[in-house]
Amino acid sequence: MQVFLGQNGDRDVEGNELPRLVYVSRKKRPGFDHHKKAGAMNALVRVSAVITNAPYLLNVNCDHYINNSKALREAMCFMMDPISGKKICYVQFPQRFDRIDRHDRYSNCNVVFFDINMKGLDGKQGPIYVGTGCVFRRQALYGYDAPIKKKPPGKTCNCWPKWCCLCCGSRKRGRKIKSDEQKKTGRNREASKQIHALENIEEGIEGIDNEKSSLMSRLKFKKKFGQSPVFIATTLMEEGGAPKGATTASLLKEAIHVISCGYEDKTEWGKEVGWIYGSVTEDILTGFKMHCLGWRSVYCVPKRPAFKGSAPINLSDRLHQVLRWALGKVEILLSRHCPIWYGYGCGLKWLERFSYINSVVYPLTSIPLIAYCTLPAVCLLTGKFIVPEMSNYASLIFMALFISIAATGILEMRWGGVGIHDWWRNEQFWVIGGVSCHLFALFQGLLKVLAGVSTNFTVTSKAGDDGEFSELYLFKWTSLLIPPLTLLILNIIGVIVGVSDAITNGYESWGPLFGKLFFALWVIVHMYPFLKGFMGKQDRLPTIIIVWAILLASILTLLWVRINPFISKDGIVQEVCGLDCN
Ligand SMILES: O=c1ccn([C@@H]2O[C@H](COP(=O)(O)OP(=O)(O)O[C@H]3O[C@H](CO)[C@@H](O)[C@H](O)[C@H]3O)[C@@H](O)[C@H]2O)c(=O)[nH]1
Repeated sequence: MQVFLGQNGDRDVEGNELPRLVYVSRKKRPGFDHHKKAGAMNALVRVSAVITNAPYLLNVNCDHYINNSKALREAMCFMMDPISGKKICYVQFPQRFDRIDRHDRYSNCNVVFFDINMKGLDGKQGPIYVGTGCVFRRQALYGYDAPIKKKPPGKTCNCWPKWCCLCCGSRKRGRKIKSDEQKKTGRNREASKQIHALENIEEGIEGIDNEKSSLMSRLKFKKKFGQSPVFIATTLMEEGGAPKGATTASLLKEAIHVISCGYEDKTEWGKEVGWIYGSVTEDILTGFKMHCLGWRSVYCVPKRPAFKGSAPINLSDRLHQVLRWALGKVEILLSRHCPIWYGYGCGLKWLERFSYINSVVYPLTSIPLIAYCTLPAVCLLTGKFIVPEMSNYASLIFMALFISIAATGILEMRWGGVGIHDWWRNEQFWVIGGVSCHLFALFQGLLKVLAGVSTNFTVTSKAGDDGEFSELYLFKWTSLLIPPLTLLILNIIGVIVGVSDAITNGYESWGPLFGKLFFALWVIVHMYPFLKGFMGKQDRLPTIIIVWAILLASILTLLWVRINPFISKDGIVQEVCGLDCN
C-alpha cells in the first residue's frame, strides 16, 4: 500500500487539507479465492473506511476516466436530497466510450440499453448497477435495510423514553434499550435489531458498557464485518469521518490488516456485505441485493458524459465480453439469488423484479433464436415453407402483435432519443450474440452448476490508443464464431439453392420462393456485421472460413442428395422436357 500526494497531508492555497491518493495492491495467496473484481472492491471498501471513511464512494473501471468534473456534484444532489436522498443506495451514470468505430459495428455503445432500458428502470425502483461510473452510499454497501420513511409529524410517537428508539427508528447514543424486536415483523424488526446492535457496540468500543449483551453484539458484528474493531467502529458512523484519536501510522497498519488474505473468512463479506460473490457479473447481483433491501437507485444522465472508457472493438473480444455477461446471468439464474425466487416479502418492487428476471433469463432465448435462424435455410433446402397457412382470425392477431411490437419500439426510440441506426445495430448484435455467446453461456453455466466446472473472470481486451482502428480489423479465431458462421453459410447456401431451383423449375416457382427468401435474407442482414468482421481491412475472407464453408456446403449437398435425391419414391420418372436433344 502506498500513499501519494503528501504523506503528511498537503494543503491547498486556502489551507484546506488535500485528499491523498492511496494505491492498494492486495496480497494474493496461491490457491485462495480472491473473488476477482468483487474481492478487489471489497478490499477497497474496507481500506477506505479505515483511512477516510467517506460516506460516499465512486466506482470506476480501470479503463474509465472522469469526463465531466461536475458529475459528482450531480450525484450528490440526489444523495443529499432532504426528502428522498436517504433511500438512495447508488447513483448510476451511463457508460460512454471513446475510440469506437464510426458505425459502432458491434453495438459497443449499447445505446438501447443505456438510453431506453435504464431510463425506464429509473421510473421504477432505479437502474441496475453496471459495474462502473457509479456513486455509492457507503451504508448501503454494509447490507443494511433502506431507512424506513419517517411518519408525518402529526403521527409521531410520544412514547418516550423507553421505546422511542425502537418505534421511530431514531438512534440515541448512550441510552440502553431493551431488546423487544420479537414483537416487530419483517423489515422493521431487522432495522430495529441493527439499531440496537449499533448502540451496544458503540458503547462497547468507547468502554462505556461492557455487559454481556454488548459482547454478544460485538461478536455479531465481527461475524458480519471481520475482526477489525476500527473498521466496525467506522460502520457505525453514518455521516462518515475517520476514527477519532488514531494516528496515521496506526490506521495504515489497520488498513493493511483489513486487506489481508484471510480477513473475509467466516464473515458476511461477499454474501450480505459489499460486492456480492458467486457470479462473474458481480455488479448486477450487488445492485439486486440492495434493491431487495428496499433501497432505490437513480439514473443520472448529464449532458456531457460523466465518465468515458474503452470498449473491445474487434469481433472476438466483443463476443467474449458478451459471453461473460451472459454467463454471469446464467450463474445468477441458477443460484439462490435468482430474482424469480429470491427476496419475497422485502423491499423489491414487482416491476423491478420483473426487469431483473428479464435480465437473467435472456441467455435462454438463444435456443429459439437458433431455431428461427435455421428454419429459413431448411425451408429453402427442402422446399417446405416456414409459415403455415393462417386463418383470417389468426392473421389478425399476428398483425396486431406485429404492429404493437413495432409501435413500442418506435415510442421507446422517440422517448429515449435513440436513432434508427443505433437501434438496428443493437438488433443485429442481439442476433449475433444470441446464437453464439448466449448459447455458450447457457452450456457453461449448466456445466458449472451440474458438474462444478468453474468459470473464469477474464478481463476484456479493450481498444488500444491508435486512431486507425486496426483492432477493429483484427481476426482472432474463437469457437464462439462457429454457430453464427454456420447459420450464415447455411442461409447463403439456402438462398443459392432456392434461387437455382427456381431458375430450373420455371416461372411459377418464383412466387413461393420470395416468402422463403425473405426469412433467409432477414437472417443474413442481421449477420452482416459478423460477415464484415471476417473480411478484415482488405475485405478478404480468411482461409479457415473458406474451408469451413466448403466443408459445410459439401455435407449439406450430400445430405440433400441422400434425403431428396432428385427421384420420386417410385423410382426415376422420365418426363418430356420439351427440348429436342437431337
Ligand atoms: O481481477 C480483477 C478483474 C477485474 N477487475 C476490474 O474489473 C473491471 C472490469 O473488467 P472488464 O473485463 O474490463 O469489464 P467489462 O467487460 O468492461 O465489463 C462490464 O461488466 C463487468 C461484469 O458485469 C463489470 O464488472 C464491469 O465493471 C463492466 O464494465 C476492470 O476494469 C478492473 O477494474 C479487478 O479489479 N480485478
